[in-house]
Amino acid sequence: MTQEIDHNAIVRLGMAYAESKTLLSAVELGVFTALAREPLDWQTLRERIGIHPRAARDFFDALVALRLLRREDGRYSNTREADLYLDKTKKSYIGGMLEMSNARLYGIWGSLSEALRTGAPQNEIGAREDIFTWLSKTPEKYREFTQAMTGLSLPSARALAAKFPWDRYKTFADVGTAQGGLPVQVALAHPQVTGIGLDLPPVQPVFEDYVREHGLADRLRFQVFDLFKDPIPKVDVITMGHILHGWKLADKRGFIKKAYDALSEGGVLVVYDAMIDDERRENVAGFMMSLTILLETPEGFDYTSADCAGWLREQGFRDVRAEKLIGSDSFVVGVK
Ligand SMILES: C[S@@+](CC[C@H](N)C(=O)[O-])C[C@H]1O[C@@H](n2cnc3c(N)ncnc32)[C@H](O)[C@@H]1O
Repeated sequence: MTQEIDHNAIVRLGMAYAESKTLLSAVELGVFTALAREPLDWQTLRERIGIHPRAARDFFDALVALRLLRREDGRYSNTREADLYLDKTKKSYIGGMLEMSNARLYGIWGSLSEALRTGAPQNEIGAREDIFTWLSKTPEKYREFTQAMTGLSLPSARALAAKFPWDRYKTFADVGTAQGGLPVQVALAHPQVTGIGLDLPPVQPVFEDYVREHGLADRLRFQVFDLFKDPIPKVDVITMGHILHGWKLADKRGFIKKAYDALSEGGVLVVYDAMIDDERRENVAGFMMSLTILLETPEGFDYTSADCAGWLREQGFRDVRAEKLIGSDSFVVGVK
């Protein structure tokens, strides 16, 4: 009987790291950026990105089989998606997250069993200090981290700029803004809005460079801010993207209370994250994010939209609603 049941899905999942690493190496080696300039035959592409001839054709054809490249008359080119999202020279590049996956997360995930046994993070920092304190010591690493966040969050930032009724509001503050991926998308789509990016001191130059590149320095500014010490400035809308999952429940509640205290009557809190579906059965990416947070932080965890809506109601928010954003992200909105 068991022979009639297809085993392929299990084997493919068990070997999924091989496909994943093929993509991560292609980003690292600049395959998509090289091909965005012009289609190339395998020898020229191999020389451009500096790889050995032995497996070059298999590597490029694997990318064809993975639907990331096309091959016509012996010349390789990017698929539409790869060209838009994986060419480093385009503003739509989301490879920052893949670069961080390649450089850090891929190795860290090798210690998942240990993290599950002990409950302790398995990154290069361990439980000694918070990842952001560690990143603060190396500005270049912090910059790479914030770029990875933009890669992760750009589709959600665009979706939130489109789905939330920004036309009713004038001011907003983005808590833990990183490079400013969300503020930039909101400001681009809604000319009446001005915003503040709130984050730790090392993020300021990274935010200001990114905002300047988008020509928005007159409407978006940075404010040095520590979630554990400082009040959130008075604004109409407060956003928190991929923030709550990084900390323990008491901190999550504390951050929501901080937002409530900062808002005036009618003000709005918007929380978005890779929220787990309420039935806890479907959103694989939400669970993978929560396991990443296990590996990266001492006490963080991901949560469902219903959990988040409950925390907002506990703090006094009304008209709380949850909505799908894009991909694995959802958002929860509450009004003071
Ligand atoms: C996971 S990233 C999310 C970035 C961005 N909101 C997004 O959705 O892509 C978390 C952000 O929180 C910031 N952060 C960490 N600890 C903080 C603290 N104590 N106070 C303020 N921001 C903090 C980090 O610098 C980082 O930019």
